[in-house]
Amino acid sequence: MEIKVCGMREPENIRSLISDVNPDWMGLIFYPKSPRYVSDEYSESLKGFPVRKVGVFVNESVDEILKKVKLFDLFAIQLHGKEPIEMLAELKRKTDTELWKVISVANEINWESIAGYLPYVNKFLFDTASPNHGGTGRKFDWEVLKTYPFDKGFLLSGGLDEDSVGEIRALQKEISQLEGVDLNSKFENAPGLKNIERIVRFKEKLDHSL
Ligand SMILES: O=C(O)c1ccccc1NCC(=O)[C@H](O)[C@H](O)COP(=O)(O)O
Repeated sequence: MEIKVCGMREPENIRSLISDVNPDWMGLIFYPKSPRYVSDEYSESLKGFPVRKVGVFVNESVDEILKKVKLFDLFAIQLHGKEPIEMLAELKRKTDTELWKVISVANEINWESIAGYLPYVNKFLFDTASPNHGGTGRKFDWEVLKTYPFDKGFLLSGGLDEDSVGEIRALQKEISQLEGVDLNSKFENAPGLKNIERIVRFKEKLDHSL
């Protein structure tokens, strides 16, 4: 199972994350209202790390997203707001960078309403709905994923912590499209500063639960 650690920005913290956890992806949040916001001033200090960077955007313009792709050398664009299908089509025409669409879950999911994203996205990511868009530290009811009708892989997100491992593995047994998990606020000492030991423990637990 793949691991994305989101909300990173401090170089020393990133160095420890890579050496101790070696995650599949690291998320940088480009939403100015987030307490984990990564401004352009971080761009120099975030260069050269051997990890795939995912840029998290909320209702941002295509031009601004493409600027960040270049400046931060992003591997994937995670669209975490109400981005319409046409915007993903435009991004797909303009960049080879992977596109991930976040589906914010409140209650039921209308699968038909998200099917239109399929030709454009590399992954979906399911997260807990909130007015702040993400980083809530709260889980949604994973039962709604059990009717997931597509082949496309997805990441599970929203309030995951060490205690979630058993349920994550159980869900993966039922839904093979669940490819990975996205970790954030439950692993923080402060917003934007991760507790690496806690992530190491999560990963060990995940590896031993196979
Ligand atoms: O984390 C934020 O501050 C944030 C704010 C606005 C949009 C997205 C944000 N985070 C993106 C992520 O992918 C988080 O990992 C995801 O929301 C889960 O966070 P958490 O519930 O804290 O585990």
